[in-house]
Amino acid sequence: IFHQQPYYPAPEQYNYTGYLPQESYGQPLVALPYQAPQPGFGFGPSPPAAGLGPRPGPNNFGEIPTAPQGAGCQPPVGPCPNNKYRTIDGSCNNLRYTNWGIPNSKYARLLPPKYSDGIHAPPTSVSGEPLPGSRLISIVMFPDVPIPDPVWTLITMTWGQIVTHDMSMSMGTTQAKRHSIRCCDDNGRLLSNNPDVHCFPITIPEDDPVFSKFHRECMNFVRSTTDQETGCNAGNKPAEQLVVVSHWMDASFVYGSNQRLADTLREGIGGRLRVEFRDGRPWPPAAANKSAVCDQQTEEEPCYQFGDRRANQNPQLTVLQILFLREHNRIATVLSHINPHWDDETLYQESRRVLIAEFQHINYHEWLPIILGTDNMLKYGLLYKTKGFTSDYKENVDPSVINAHAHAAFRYFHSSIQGQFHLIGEDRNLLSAVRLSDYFNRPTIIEKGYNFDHLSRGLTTQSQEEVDPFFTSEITDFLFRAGRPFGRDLRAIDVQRGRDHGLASYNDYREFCGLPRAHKFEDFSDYIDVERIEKLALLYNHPDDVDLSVGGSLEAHVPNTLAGPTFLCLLTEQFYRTKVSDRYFYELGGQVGSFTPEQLNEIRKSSVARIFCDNSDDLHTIQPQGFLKISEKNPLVSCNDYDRIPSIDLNFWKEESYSHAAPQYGYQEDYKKK
Ligand code: HEM
Repeated sequence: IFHQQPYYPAPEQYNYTGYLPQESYGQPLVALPYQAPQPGFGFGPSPPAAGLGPRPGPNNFGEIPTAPQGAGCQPPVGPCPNNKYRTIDGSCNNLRYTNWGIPNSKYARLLPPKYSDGIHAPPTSVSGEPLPGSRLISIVMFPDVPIPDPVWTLITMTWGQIVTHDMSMSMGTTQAKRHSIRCCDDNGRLLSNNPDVHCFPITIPEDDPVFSKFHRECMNFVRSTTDQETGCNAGNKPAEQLVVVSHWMDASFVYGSNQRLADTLREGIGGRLRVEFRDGRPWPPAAANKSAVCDQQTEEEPCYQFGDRRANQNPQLTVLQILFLREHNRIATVLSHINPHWDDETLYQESRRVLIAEFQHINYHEWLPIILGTDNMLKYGLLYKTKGFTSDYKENVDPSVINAHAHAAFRYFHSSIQGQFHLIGEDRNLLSAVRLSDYFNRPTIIEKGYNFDHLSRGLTTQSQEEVDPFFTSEITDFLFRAGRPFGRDLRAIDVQRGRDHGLASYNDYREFCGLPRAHKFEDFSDYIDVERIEKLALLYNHPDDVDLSVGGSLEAHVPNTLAGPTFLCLLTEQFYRTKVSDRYFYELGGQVGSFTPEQLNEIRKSSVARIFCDNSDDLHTIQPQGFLKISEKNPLVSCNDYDRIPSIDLNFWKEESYSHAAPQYGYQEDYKKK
C-alpha cells in the first residue's frame, strides 16, 4: 500500500547496508558469518534458506545526518552544559541534537508506516478488505501450550519487562487501567453511537472459546496519541506515535523521566530515594492516587510510587523495582561513609550514575547475550572484548526507540510470561504457587511475612516460559481481570497496536532485514513451519498482509538466540543504537561522565545475582548466574561468597580532597547493619 503513497520516502532510501562499527579501543571477539537456523531447531521444522542468511544488526539508519527526527516538534533545549551527570529527561545527552531521547518525542521508524489512507487510518488487506481480527489471530496462531524454559529463569522475563519500561511507553495508552475512552459498553457490545475517534476496538469472534460464554463481541482498544494531536503534524503527514518516558537506557523506571517526579522521589538527605520503613524493612512510598494505578481490594493494601507508573502491574516486576530502589539507597549509604563531605546532591547523582552503570552492564553483558546471542552482539559492535574503555560513541545515531521494536519485536517476549509464579523457600522448596491474574496491579502480596524473599527466590528458581508462539491464557484471556472471570487479551492487543501504529508488514521487514520477500505464503517456509503457514494462509488474503507481530513471532530462532532472524535484526538494531548514541554509556572513555579505569573495572563485577543478594531481606544463597537455572554448573552459593558473586568496591569512588564534613547518616541503622 505504501508504494502508492507519493509522500513516503522510496523504500530504497532505507537501504540496509549491514554497517559494522570497527573502531574501538577494544576489538570485537569474532565476526562469525550469520547462521541460518537449522532444520528442527527451535519450535518447528524449518529448512534453512539457501546460501547466507540475512544480516541482522546495526546499520547506518540510526545515523541521521540532517535535522533531528526523533524529537518531533519539540524545540531544541539548551544551552547544554557538558555535565558529568545525565539530566533526568535525557536532554543534553547529545550535545548537537540536544532534545534527542527526551520524553514526549516520536518513536523512530525503519520503514515508512502503512496506514490505509497514508495518514492515520489502520491498514487494510492489499485486497482492500479488512485484515483478520486480532483476537482471531491470537486464538489461532498463539494458543496456550505451557513449556517451561529448560535454561532460563523467570527473572529473565521480568528483566526484559524492566528494560522495556526504562526505554518506552506509548502516549495515550493506560496500560493496566481501564481507559476513560469507551469503544465498547460494559456488556461488551460495540458502541455504535459516536464512538471516540481514538476507538479501534478488537472484534471478538462469535465462537470465541472464552469470551463468547460471556456474550462479549468487543474488547476496548484505544489508539495511541500521535504528533497530529500534539500540534506537531498538521495532518498532512503520516501520524507518528510518541514515547512518554526518556528513550535512553538510564534507569528512568527508578528515577522518573521528568524533574518534578524525580524530585518527589528523593528523600533530600544522604542522596537517598524516599522509602517507608515497616518491620525494619524499606518499602517504596505510597502512590499519591492509589486507585489510579492499582486494583486494591481494600484501602490498606499497598500501592507504590516509583519512577515508572507501570511498576505495580505484576508482583515480579514490583519486586525488581524494589530491589533497584534499595540498591540506590545501598550505594548512597556506602558512598556517604566513604565521602562524608559529599552533600545530598552529589551522593544522589553519584549513586544514580553507579546504578545506571550496573544496569547497563548487566543488560549488555548478562541479559542481552541471552536474547541476541553473544556472537551476534560481538559481530555487530554491541559487545567488545576489552578490559579498557570503548570509543564507539556516535553523535549522529538517533537513540529513539524504534516503533517496530517496541510494538512488535520486543513484545514477542510476552511469550516468556509464566501463568503462575512460585514462592520458594531457602531450600528451594515450593511454598505456594499463585495465579498471575489474581495479582495484576496488586502488589499486596509482597510485604506479607517473608514473601519478598520467597518471591525473589521464585524469580531466580522458577523457569520462564519458553519463548515460542505459545502465550499463557493468563495474559490472552485473563489480563487485568480484576476479580472478574475474564479479562483482556495481550496478544490481540499486540497485533492491534502494531496496526494502530501502521507498522509495515512482516514481509516488508523480512526484506528490510535481508530475507527474501515472499510472493506466496509458501515462501515463508524458510523460517516458518508448514502447519503455521497453512493457518496464516487461511487467515490472511495475501502474504503482504501478515502483521509483523505475527510473522516475526512464528520464525524459528537463530541458534543461541531467543528470536528468529527478522526480530533479531530489529532487536539488534535497537540495542546497537541505544548503546552507541549514549554519550554517558558506562564503558565509554574520554567523556566528562566517564568512570576511571579502576571504577569501570568494579562496575564490570555487577551481576543480577549480586543485586538480589544485596537487596533482599534475608536471602542466603543464589546461583552466580541468576538468569540461568540452578544446575551443577551453576549451583547455589552463599551470598557471602564474593569470589563467585563479586561485589563492587565503592572505595574507588573515594574523593581525596576531604573537607571533614559530618557524614550524612540516617538510613535506619538497623537496616544498614543487616
Ligand atoms: C507479566 C508480564 C507482562 C505483562 C502483564 C505485560 C503487559 C503489557 C501491556 C498491558 C502492555 C501495553 C499494551 C498496549 O496497550 O499496547 C505492554 C507493552 C509492552 N510490553 Fe509487556 N508485559 C509483560 C512483560 C513484558 C516483557 C517480558 C517484555 C519484553 C521483554 C515486554 C515488552 C513490552 C513492550 C516492548 C511493550 C510496548 C512498550 C511501549 O509502549 O513502548 N513486556 N505489556
